[in-house]
Order: sequence, then C-alpha cells, then structure tokens
Amino acid sequence: MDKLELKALGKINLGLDILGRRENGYHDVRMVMQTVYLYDRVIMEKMREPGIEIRTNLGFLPVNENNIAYKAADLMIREFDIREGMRITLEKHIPVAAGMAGGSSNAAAVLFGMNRMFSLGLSEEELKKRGVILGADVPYCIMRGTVLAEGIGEILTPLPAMPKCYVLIAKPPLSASTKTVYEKIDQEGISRHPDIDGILAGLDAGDLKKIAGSMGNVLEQVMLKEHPVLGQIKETMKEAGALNAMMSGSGPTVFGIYENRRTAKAAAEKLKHTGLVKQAYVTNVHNVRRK
Ligand SMILES: C[C@@](CO)(OP(=O)(O)O)[C@H](O)COP(=O)(O)OP(=O)(O)OC[C@H]1O[C@@H](n2ccc(N)nc2=O)[C@H](O)[C@@H]1O
Ligand SMILES: Nc1ncnc2c1ncn2[C@@H]1O[C@H](COP(=O)(O)OP(=O)(O)O)[C@@H](O)[C@H]1O
Repeated sequence: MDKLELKALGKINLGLDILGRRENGYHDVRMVMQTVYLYDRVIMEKMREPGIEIRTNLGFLPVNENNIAYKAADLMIREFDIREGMRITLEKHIPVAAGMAGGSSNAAAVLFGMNRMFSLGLSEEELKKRGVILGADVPYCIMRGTVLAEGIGEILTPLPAMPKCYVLIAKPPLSASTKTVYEKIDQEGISRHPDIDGILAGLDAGDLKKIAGSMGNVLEQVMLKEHPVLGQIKETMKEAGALNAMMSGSGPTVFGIYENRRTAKAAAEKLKHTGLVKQAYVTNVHNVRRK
C-alpha cells in the first residue's frame, strides 16, 4: 500500500479529575473520554527518497520534528528500519491547542497507518505502548470511543457508548498550555473533585441527562478564573438548551451537550452572534472503533 488516508478524530473530556502528582511533574488522572466526529484528514504517502515531509493547511504549525505527526513517523521509521520516505499531509479542522487532542490524534493516525502500510503486524496494545512515548492522550486516540482513562491517561477501559447526542464545540480565541494549567492547579490545590462515578453510572444506565449532569473538569478551576469568557460561553450554551456545558481537557474549548441538532445549531448561531467565539461547530459523538 503506497497511500492511505485516515480520519483523525478529536475528543472531549466528559470528566477530568486529578488524583495525584508524580515526581516527573505528570499527574495521575481519572478521565472519561469521548470521541467526536470532528476530524483532521491525515494523508500518508510512501516516497522513494528517505525522509519525512509534513504538509499542512495551517501555516503556523511546525512541519519539522516539532510536529507530533513527524515524531510518530520518525519513531516507526527508526524502530522498523524503514527505508522509504513518508509524506504526511495534515488537513486540519480540529481546533489547535484547544483541549481536543488534535495533535495526539494525528500522531495516533500515523502510528496506525504506518503499521498497516508497512505490514508491521503490531497489535493495538503494541501501538498504544509506542503512542504514550509521544503524549499521554495518544493511546486513547488510537483506541477511540467512550473510555475511562487512568494513570497519566494511558490505562484505558472501554465504557458503554455515550448515548446519541449533539455536541456544540466552541473555541474562543485564547491559548492555554496544558503544562501550565496542570502546574497552576498544583499551586492552588483542588477545591472540588468532579463526580466521575456519576458519569460512569449514567453511561451504565444509558441516561444522557445523568451523564451530562455529572460532567466535571477539575482544570476549570484554573481556567474559568483567568478567562471569564469561558463562563459566559457555558452560560450561553445552557440558556440555549444544553443539558450541560463544560471546558474540554486543558481548554480553552467549551462544549455543550444537546438532545437535538436544531437546538445545537441555534445555540451555535447565538454564540457567534454574541461575538464570544468565531469558531463554533455542531457535531455528534462517535463510537465506531478502528477496523
Ligand atoms: C489535559 C488533557 C486531558 O485529556 O488533554 P488536552 O487538554 O491536552 O487535550 C491531557 O491530560 C493532556 O494530554 P497530552 O496533551 O497528550 O499530554 P502530554 O503531551 O503528554 O503532556 C503535556 C504536559 O501536560 C502535563 N500532563 C499531561 C498529562 C498528565 N496526565 N499529567 C500532566 O501533568 C505535563 O506537564 C506535560 O508536560
Ligand atoms: N499535528 C499537529 N496538530 C496540532 N498541533 C500540533 C501538531 N504538531 C505539533 N503541534 C503543536 O502542539 C500544540 C498543541 O497541539 P494540540 O494537539 O492541538 O493541543 P491539545 O492537545 O490541547 O488539543 C500546538 O501548540 C502545536 O503547535
């Protein structure tokens, strides 16, 4: 196979709790992850000449070894002594540095894709082991679906699929460094832990209202104080009919959960109209596993 095109899907965190801090600065977490149908296209082509070439529609992204897709390809090329070169085209749609694991998902697609293109025979578990070297969320992006993530995010347990719903994704024009957000919560201490067990019970019961009502993200404690606009976006989403609204990951993306597409679309229009965000997308949850 000389060419392969994959969808690299984004994620939201329905729940994010921190249980402790490790000596290397990483945190033990307990998170409920959910794939959404908002994706980047990753096109992989074998080249006769060795080397890795990254192309992307976003001029501000690195195209050298600082791109996580480059790192993923480099890891596979070195380990498996691959002689051909790789051209990887990233057609980006997932908001960047947003708490939606866009980069991690690109890396997951490259690991998965190269395994297939070069017939390396690695199992999903073996791919995840390589993924965590690149980033804590990469193993989850290989697995996808509704998943409980523990450890630093790499210990994964599949959960009953999130019931059908619509997700309004809004990315305000702010940037947040994941590392800094985790560091700030260390300094402040956690004032309230989210109800992760409530989300799990809601998933077990297939009860969307219970799931939405139990959502919580400990990192909001830092981000909502620093960026009041995030609270305004949440309120606007709820006033416009969301069962609940929350920041994803380390932010600044905020998402709202809706039972019906028309309400979600109207909420997106309202949000854009208020000027709080320019980037707002309505999508749905995606529970199809990789084949
Ligand atoms: C917050 C979350 C929630 O899903 O996602 P994003 O907001 O990035 O999407 C993740 O925990 C982020 O995962 P990811 O972005 O892959 O993390 P990495 O690249 O491995 O690490 C970036 C930085 O985040 C911090 N980090 C990450 C994971 C973790 N369990 N504890 C941490 O303290 C570390 O300071 C690290 O230097
Ligand atoms: N393929 C990639 N896609 C997006 N960002 C990338 C990629 N490779 C490297 N980066 C860098 O990683 C940072 C965060 O990436 P991203 O995965 O979008 O964040 P998050 O995990 O918060 O959603 C950005 O500052 C970006 O410059």
